[in-house]
Amino acid sequence: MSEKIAVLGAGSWGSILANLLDENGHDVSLWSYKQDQVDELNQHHTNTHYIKDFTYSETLVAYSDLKAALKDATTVLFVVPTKAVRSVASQTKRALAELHTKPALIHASKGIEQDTYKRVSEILAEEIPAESRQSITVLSGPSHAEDVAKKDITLVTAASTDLSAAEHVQKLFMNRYFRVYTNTDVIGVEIAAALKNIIALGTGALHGLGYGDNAKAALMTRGLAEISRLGASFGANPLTFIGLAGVGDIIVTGTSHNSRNWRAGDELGKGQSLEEVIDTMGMVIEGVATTKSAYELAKQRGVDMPITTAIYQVLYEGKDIREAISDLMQREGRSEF
Ligand SMILES: NC(=O)c1ccc[n+]([C@@H]2O[C@H](COP(=O)([O-])OP(=O)(O)OC[C@H]3O[C@@H](n4cnc5c(N)ncnc54)[C@H](O)[C@@H]3O)[C@@H](O)[C@H]2O)c1
Ligand SMILES: O=P(O)(O)OC[C@H](O)CO
Repeated sequence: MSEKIAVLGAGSWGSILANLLDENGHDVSLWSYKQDQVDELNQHHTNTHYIKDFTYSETLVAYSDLKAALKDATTVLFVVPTKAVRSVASQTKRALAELHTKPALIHASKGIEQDTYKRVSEILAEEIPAESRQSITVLSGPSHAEDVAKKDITLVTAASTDLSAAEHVQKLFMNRYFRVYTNTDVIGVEIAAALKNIIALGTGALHGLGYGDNAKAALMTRGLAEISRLGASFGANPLTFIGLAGVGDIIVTGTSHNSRNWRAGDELGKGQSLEEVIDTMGMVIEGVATTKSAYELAKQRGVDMPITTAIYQVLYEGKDIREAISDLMQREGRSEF
């Protein structure tokens, strides 16, 4: 059944998901806080800074006025960088109160908030209380916008503690190239989604330094092991980490030139400073902030996360990458499980 859906955030992922929902027959409004981007989308049906050589559906309408974008929406999809979720959610709550609507919420952001260590669904639940909304679902998995733009086969997971909400999201998004599974483990899916970005920074750095496939496979595997340990400390389902949001997303982000996290790591490995890498990317590199959150969270919870710690030391304490790798390799031998 066709729905009115507001998509908040018109970067690579928000704009491509909005286009997919439009193609699936929904009435979609796409919000961006940048007027020039809204004008480009409405006049030329392009979003050149984020996705090159792609023409968006003519029926997809962009707005810079949040309340206008949210009008009559029965579902709201948040796709802004994690650091912007709280402020966009708080503006959304005010607009929904004026509109007297109570939509279902979905988010597709992958990060852990700095200082609070909140997952994105927790931020949404705090800023938009239950009386102002329906359920919250997270959409996650191995999914670069560039591949979805090409209608390349993509499989993701929709996770909500309310299975019927996840099934609803599954129906909204599924089509011949985009397949959605359901999951009720919101904690596991959000932790896996956020922390795989740290590992992608690492595999990118290995690539930039000239290391081979063995090293990258090792980092992804042991990275997933420590992500699973952190997830387990919050009661996540261990199976989630061998699913799409876990191993699936580590593979795609940890090996792909499309990944901003991987590319950032590659540039770091080649000797650029973190500031230079952030300045030239021009898009969000979620792994940078999430490395700090995950490092502090692991310390707080007493979870052993040596790879996250090493990447934190490189990004935030100026440790040389080769020295960080050498220190990881010289840790005392231990049992794999
Ligand atoms: N790009 C992908 O392929 C992809 C896939 C899956 C998940 N994600 C996740 O989706 C989220 C968004 O990523 P993206 O790739 O679309 O990012 P992006 O950098 O391409 O764009 C982010 C968008 O958010 C907007 N924005 C930034 N700060 C804002 C603020 N304070 N208030 C309002 N809007 C703001 C920007 O203008 C931009 O339009 C991230 O958490 C990312 O991890 C991205
Ligand atoms: O480009 P990245 O590194 O933000 O990764 C995008 C998606 O999370 C891949 O699943």
